[in-house]
Amino acid sequence: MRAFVLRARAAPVDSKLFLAGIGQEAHTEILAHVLMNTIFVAQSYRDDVVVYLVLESTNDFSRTICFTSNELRNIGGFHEQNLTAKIAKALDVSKGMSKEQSRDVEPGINVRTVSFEKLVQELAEDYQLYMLEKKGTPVREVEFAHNACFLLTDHIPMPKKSFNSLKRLGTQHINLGPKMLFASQCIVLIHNELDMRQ
Ligand SMILES: C[S@@+](CC[C@H](N)C(=O)[O-])C[C@H]1O[C@@H](n2cnc3c(N)ncnc32)[C@H](O)[C@@H]1O
Repeated sequence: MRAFVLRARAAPVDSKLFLAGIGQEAHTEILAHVLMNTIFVAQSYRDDVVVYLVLESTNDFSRTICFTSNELRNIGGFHEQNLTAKIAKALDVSKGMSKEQSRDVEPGINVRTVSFEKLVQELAEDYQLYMLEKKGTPVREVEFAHNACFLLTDHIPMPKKSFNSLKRLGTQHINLGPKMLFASQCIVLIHNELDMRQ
């Protein structure tokens, strides 16, 4: 299984603000691009991929929206408007949830009020964690675990204090080359690297 976590530090958990953030300072379109490149290939879904979008601009709790490729049914296309609408729907479903609750949105989509820190602690039980980072080990030198989970951020860097907790969870750092890429571009390269090794 491949898992991807996008820590979207600027993304609002209110669906109207989320949609209004497209092309604005919050750059919420990043979440649609990440969804598209984790889940879709031409004319199909990828098998065995899970993507977690963690939206952190909130007055109460982060929202973690999980898309599981094997369970998705008729998601309705890969264009940005459709994908942002799916995220907005999950945010609406999450209204009024208390801490660490979970609700199903539709087949293959679930929303939880769980923080990035708690999520990665859970994922570390089943996956080797890899953080995408310019100072990491070059990707072609990395031997990947069968269950690999890749951690990315939006345009706001990972806070320094997260580095220590990720280190305690055995997170490895991976570099994808000299250019600073979009999170969605990193995902394409990671998928390709793993596809080529299969
Ligand atoms: C647009 S970048 C984030 C930029 C952010 N201002 C920063 O300094 O980290 C989005 C994500 O892609 C990762 N990323 C971008 N280029 C990379 C590269 N060449 N190698 C590894 N990770 C990369 C970043 O670490 C981040 O998780």
